[in-house]
Amino acid sequence: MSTAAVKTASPAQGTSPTPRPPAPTSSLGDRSHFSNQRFQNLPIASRLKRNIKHEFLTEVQGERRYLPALNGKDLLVQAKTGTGKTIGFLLPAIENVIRTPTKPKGTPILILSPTRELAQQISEEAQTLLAQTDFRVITVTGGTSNPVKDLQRFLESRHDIVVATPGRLHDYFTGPRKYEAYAKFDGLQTLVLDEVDRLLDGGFARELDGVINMLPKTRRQNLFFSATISDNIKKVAKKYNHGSEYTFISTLKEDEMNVHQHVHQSYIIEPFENHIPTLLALLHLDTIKHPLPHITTTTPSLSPSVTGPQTLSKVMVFFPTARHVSFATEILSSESIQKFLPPVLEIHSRKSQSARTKAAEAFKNAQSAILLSSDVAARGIDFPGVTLVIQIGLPSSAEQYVHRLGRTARAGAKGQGIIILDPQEQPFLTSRDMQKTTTITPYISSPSSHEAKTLATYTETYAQHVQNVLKTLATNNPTVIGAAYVAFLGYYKGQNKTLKWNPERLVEEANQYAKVVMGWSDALPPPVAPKTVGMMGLRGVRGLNVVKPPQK
Ligand SMILES: Nc1ncnc2c1ncn2[C@@H]1O[C@H](COP(=O)(O)OP(=O)(O)OP(=O)(O)O)[C@@H](O)[C@H]1O
Repeated sequence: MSTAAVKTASPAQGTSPTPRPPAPTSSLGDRSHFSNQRFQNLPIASRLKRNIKHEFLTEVQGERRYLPALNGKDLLVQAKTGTGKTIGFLLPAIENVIRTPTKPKGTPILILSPTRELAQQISEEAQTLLAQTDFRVITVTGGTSNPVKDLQRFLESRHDIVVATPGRLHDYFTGPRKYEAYAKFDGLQTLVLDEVDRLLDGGFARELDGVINMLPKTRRQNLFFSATISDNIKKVAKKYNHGSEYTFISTLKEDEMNVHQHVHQSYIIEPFENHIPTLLALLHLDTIKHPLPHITTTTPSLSPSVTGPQTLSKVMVFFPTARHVSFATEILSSESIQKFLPPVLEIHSRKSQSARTKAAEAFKNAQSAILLSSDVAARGIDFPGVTLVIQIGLPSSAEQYVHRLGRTARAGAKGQGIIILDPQEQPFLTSRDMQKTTTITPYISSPSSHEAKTLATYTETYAQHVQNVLKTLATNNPTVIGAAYVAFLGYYKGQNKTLKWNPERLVEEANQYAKVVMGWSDALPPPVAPKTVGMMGLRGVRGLNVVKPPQK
């Protein structure tokens, strides 16, 4: 069990750790982040307790985390992925409202989340906790079919908890009914920023400022949560905490790595062109590694079964961009490959919200499936039973690596992580941020090992299948290749810190990628519109095929 470090930005607010008896044991993978506190013994309303399906609080929910939140303190809280941070902020926020003698005017709890899916999930968790109470929860996000009706529903009924993405709430705060929207938060008691480092990392600055500046200036409690909190975020968080100090709480020990010890993590270094065949081999091997309980054979086989693989394998695969996901989906869902694998689903920002929701629901409920994803599902999303997380290509940061990996081994379950990188991307693994974060070992311990040979055999066989699919893809769907090519240019341009590619080199790499990875066979590389070239800062760079799109 870890002795949690409680650090405080304002010494007066600190709480000192006291030794505790050992955590309860279980047949699950790891119980080290559980406390000995039972929910039943918490000093909270019984109508809240009866809806909690868990027995023991996790460390981040545990007494020393919980009480400062209940006492109204402003907290910045760090705890590993999948350790129950959602209940960690929901429970004290709700209990504080219950304890308020006068019914609050307006909405007392506002929770902001970086993605729609996470907002939805937090709302569902809140609704579960509040079943059979008169508390009302609303989710405010983009991507819905009738925004006008959404706004009306938001303004014209009472809500105790609003769970929102900053973008859509900002729309409400700047739209024609903005004064009514501000008034909804008169009497706000608690502001939660979930995935606070993502919300504060710059991408959301305009919307976040626009929302937080319009909240009432009266005293409220701020609860900021994430698995990854850098020193910089600690500084920025102060700005959003009325410019004043907060208590920083971490369940990580001093110098403890930020990922779960029980997740086996490994890396594979292969040139870009081998990434998809290697991925397919790993997916296939995971189906064998996790047979259904009544299946006894574990002999690897490359002949498809009529019913699909009999397996509990459930894998999330992360790619650098949405366009990479679309390209990979084309390959994996082609008939000749899909028959060897569990059902393939995709989720990314280029999909409609209804398709995103459908894919997330299907994966959540699946016993076995493969979800190909961009970073939209990297943080916070709680899919049960994920056996393996595979990351292809450079993650945008060490933090993002941690969050993606955190989709497996949740709530003490077992899990595995593999990252596949091109040799040029390998410096990512030895970067300072990664070294501080995690210990990662080669997937193949020795080239002559049994596992190396098995992986090589599967990769080779899948490489043949991929070549065949690519032949038809370039003819039937060149736009998916063109879009992934442009996405490669855009994404890898931003990875200069690791790759040190100048613009010419970047274009050369992208052109090569189009050819050898995606089967682009024209003499010229895929076309790029002049506007896109300008936006990427690549005007005049040799090797691009700059083509004006046809006039509509
Ligand atoms: N006390 C508990 N005992 C057992 N399971 C729990 C407990 N609290 C939460 N869980 C379960 O653990 C899973 C992860 O919880 P949650 O999504 O809140 O984690 P998180 O710390 O917010 O993760 P992330 O960092 O990825 O956002 C959920 O399925 C949740 O129902």
